Amino acid sequence: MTDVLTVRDLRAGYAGTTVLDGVDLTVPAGGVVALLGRNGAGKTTFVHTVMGLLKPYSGGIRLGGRELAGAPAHTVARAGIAIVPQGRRVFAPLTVEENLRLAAGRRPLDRVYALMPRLAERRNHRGDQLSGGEQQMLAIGRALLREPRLLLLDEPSDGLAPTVVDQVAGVLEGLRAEGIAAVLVEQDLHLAFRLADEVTVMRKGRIVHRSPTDEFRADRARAHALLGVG
Ligand SMILES: Nc1ncnc2c1ncn2[C@@H]1O[C@H](COP(=O)(O)OP(=O)(O)OP(=O)(O)O)[C@@H](O)[C@H]1O
Repeated sequence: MTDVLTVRDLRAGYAGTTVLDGVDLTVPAGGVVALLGRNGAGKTTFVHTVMGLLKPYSGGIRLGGRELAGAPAHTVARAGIAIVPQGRRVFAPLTVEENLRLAAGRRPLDRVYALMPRLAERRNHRGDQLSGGEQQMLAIGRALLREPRLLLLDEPSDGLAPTVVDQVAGVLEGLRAEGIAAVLVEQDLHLAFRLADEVTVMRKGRIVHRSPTDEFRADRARAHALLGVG
């Protein structure tokens, strides 16, 4: 299978410090790759660097055949990558519909409303009147309106109750079925295992493990050693 994303020896950080210390990671077309790792491992920095929000020191970021390393975020977005950021970042004073319109340009909102009927019901509610799960769905909807080939999901379960995580997971499964590839940064292993085909683990800015999800979840001792959880 061809890879939609190919990251090679990526180095990046803040003000001269090194956070990403030579990351190699590929995402197959239509595949979902979970990116796990302890707090501070560099997962968010990785996602921001791929999105063009942080300029890498060196290394390659290819989407399909196109080199994007160093390109600004709007170029990366146009090339087909969309981010669902940690903390969701919905515009609090704007309604659901206004939040979506900002991302949509002239594109219709029907597909997003069909995928997430709850957003259609809440279309006239302001961002700050939404529950955490609704805000997460709005963040996902906003990313989808860019019609991405690759989604970067930064901890979509963060701060959500288990039943709400389940609803968000259902939405993400629908996207996977449509063939949208994703990098899924997650602390919630159940969600990562449910959605991902492959698991990668980052430690100190490097990928230290990669395996098919089934293999990873079957070996609890290794998962424990890699993540410090059971
Ligand atoms: N804007 C920033 N300026 C300076 N240093 C930063 C900045 N953002 C993150 N860092 C540092 O980079 C390192 C990696 O952080 P990052 O947020 O990428 O890790 P993470 O794996 O996503 O962790 P978490 O699960 O806590 O979000 C940490 O040492 C952090 O303090």
